[in-house]
Amino acid sequence: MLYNMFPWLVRHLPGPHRRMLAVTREIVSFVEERIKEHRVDHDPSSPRDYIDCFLTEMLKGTMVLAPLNSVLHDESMWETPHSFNPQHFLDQNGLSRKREAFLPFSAEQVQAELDTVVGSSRQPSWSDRDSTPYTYAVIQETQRMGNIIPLNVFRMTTRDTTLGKYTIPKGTMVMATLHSVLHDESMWETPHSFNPQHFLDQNGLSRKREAFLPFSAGKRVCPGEQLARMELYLFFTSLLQRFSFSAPPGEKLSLDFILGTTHCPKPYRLCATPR
Ligand code: HEM
Repeated sequence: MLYNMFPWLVRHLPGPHRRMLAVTREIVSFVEERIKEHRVDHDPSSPRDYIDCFLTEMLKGTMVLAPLNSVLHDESMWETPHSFNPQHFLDQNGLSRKREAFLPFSAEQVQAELDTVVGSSRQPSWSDRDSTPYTYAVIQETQRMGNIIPLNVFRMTTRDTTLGKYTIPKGTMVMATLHSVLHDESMWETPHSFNPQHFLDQNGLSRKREAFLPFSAGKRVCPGEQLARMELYLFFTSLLQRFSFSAPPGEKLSLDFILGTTHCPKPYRLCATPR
């Protein structure tokens, strides 16, 4: 908040935020470079990837969800590709790196399901989701335990309102914490431990849960929810279709996390063995 109010001042003060600004600049210039390369031989009639599609929309002047609802521009483009970056799964040596999804669940059961439904000759697709209930349950349970935005986004009431027995005056800052609902003891059978059964019924079919709100709810619910759900499914299934993951010899994997505005796993090493 201070930075938003006094960027010219805060930028010159010492402190950890300087490293954050430097790292952000590095990421921006990396993505900008990729965008520049794409512009050289961009052909709207045959998009190669996400950046190409984004460039096409930019040429059309399409409005998209961008910071401050601005017209689509380069800045909003670099923000999106860097947020779903395969590098998240690689360390500095290009080796696989464990992220939230690789938790204590039965990888063999996921792989058996994928082998039966998808096989090895084609890539998994979003339409396989209904036929892979265990896999989808693992992903949803990972999101529940991963709890990546525990405090949600801060909002402010625009008028006087009441919530249960509380009166909330206009202009109050409100945090609808997602951590509490994702670990609610009255809603989940084993709220504090990883359990894909939360998302399966007695017949092993998918089960919707009212308290599963990692994307929040209501008017300001995450507009990227559908895209994120698809990405999670496609990345996760494609990785497990092709690789088995295990701890490097002598290393013990843990669920230790770093808590900031996001809840994120501590870096660790993981072996990816082609299947
Ligand atoms: C697993 C991935 C994601 C999670 C868990 C997530 C979660 C959230 C949450 C909790 C909010 C706050 C909602 C509220 O204030 O009530 C939010 C807002 C938002 N998300 Fe996501 N999100 C994800 C991926 C994405 C993606 C892929 C995009 C875009 C491509 C996106 C775009 C946005 C935007 C633009 C907002 C602000 C909406 C507003 O202020 O009205 N999110 N997200």
